[in-house]
Amino acid sequence: MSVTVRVPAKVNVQLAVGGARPDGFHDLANVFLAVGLYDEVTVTPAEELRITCTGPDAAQVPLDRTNLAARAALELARRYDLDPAVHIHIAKDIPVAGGMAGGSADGAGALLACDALWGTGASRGELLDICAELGSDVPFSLVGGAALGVGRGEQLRALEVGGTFHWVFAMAERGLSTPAVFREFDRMNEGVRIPEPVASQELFDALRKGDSDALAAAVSNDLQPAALSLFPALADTLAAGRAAGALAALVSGSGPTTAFLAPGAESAKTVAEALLASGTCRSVRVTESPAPGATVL
Ligand SMILES: C[C@](O)(CO)[C@H](O)COP(=O)(O)OP(=O)(O)OC[C@H]1O[C@@H](n2ccc(N)nc2=O)[C@H](O)[C@@H]1O
Ligand SMILES: Nc1ncnc2c1ncn2[C@@H]1O[C@H](COP(=O)(O)OP(=O)(O)OP(=O)(O)O)[C@@H](O)[C@H]1O
Repeated sequence: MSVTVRVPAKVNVQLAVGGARPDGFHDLANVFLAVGLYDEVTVTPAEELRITCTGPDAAQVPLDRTNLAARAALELARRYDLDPAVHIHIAKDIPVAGGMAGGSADGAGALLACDALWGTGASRGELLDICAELGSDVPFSLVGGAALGVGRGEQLRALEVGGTFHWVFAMAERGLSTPAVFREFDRMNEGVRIPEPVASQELFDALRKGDSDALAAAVSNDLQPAALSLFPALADTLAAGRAAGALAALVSGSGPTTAFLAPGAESAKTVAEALLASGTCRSVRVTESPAPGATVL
């Protein structure tokens, strides 16, 4: 018997970053939006815990116990005194090290799949606690839709979304490490008093109304200058998308994937074609939001 779970990627439509905390993390006002790019995680009973991965970026995915999917299975098994002997297969469509929470998606997916396979009866609250232990983005991968994340991004409040948003994502030639981008943020802000991160009411209103123009006016990413400092060529990708008619162009989370909000499905295709033709990215994807969270298929 196997269980397969489908889990979405995310884009951060607001990422307000506070100063570094004593534990090394940063307080955030992090507005997550799940988008329709998915990984599928399948768990099957096996002799021992092992991981396989397929997909365009599979070679960059660790297949040992550092993989967030393995860590999720091990933590759930530990809590319920179960044998974590499962084969976890990840069919990976979310770009790796792209700022779209691909590893987090696999962590949430493996957790939900193992929970269903083993019938632990864990509450939603307990699953969310395990997700938060695995990483700041992992709880959102479980819930999907749209949510405000505070603390280090793991404390979620669901947000209403009143329409469909059309996105183009441009994948970069190489990845960026999330800790390195936060370190660069700290370096660039040395000596500066960083205000408390505050979520934007205009952004919430835009999401609730499903208003793309209003959303475009409200998006922001405090990590963008740090990502651009480490990867200056991303500025060319952002400019190419804007020139092709994107309403907004921003770095997705810690990058280096760039996100472009389009007024509709047709214009999204136009932006995608222009981005590819510009030669400023490796590949492009067109998709919509919001998308549901981790779902057993
Ligand atoms: C950039 C975002 O993707 C935006 O959603 C997240 O903030 C990062 O979430 P994530 O990849 O799940 O991050 P974690 O695995 O929790 O942390 C990785 C590293 O990112 C940095 N980090 C992460 C979250 C946070 N609020 N402050 C941080 O400074 C820390 O250096 C941490 O060691
Ligand atoms: N299941 C997994 N899939 C991909 N990477 C993983 C996984 N588990 C652990 N990793 C490690 O995590 C690193 C970051 O990969 P990931 O794809 O999660 O980045 P990301 O999308 O930038 O994350 P985020 O947006 O949450 O900051 C990889 O370089 C890899 O070493």
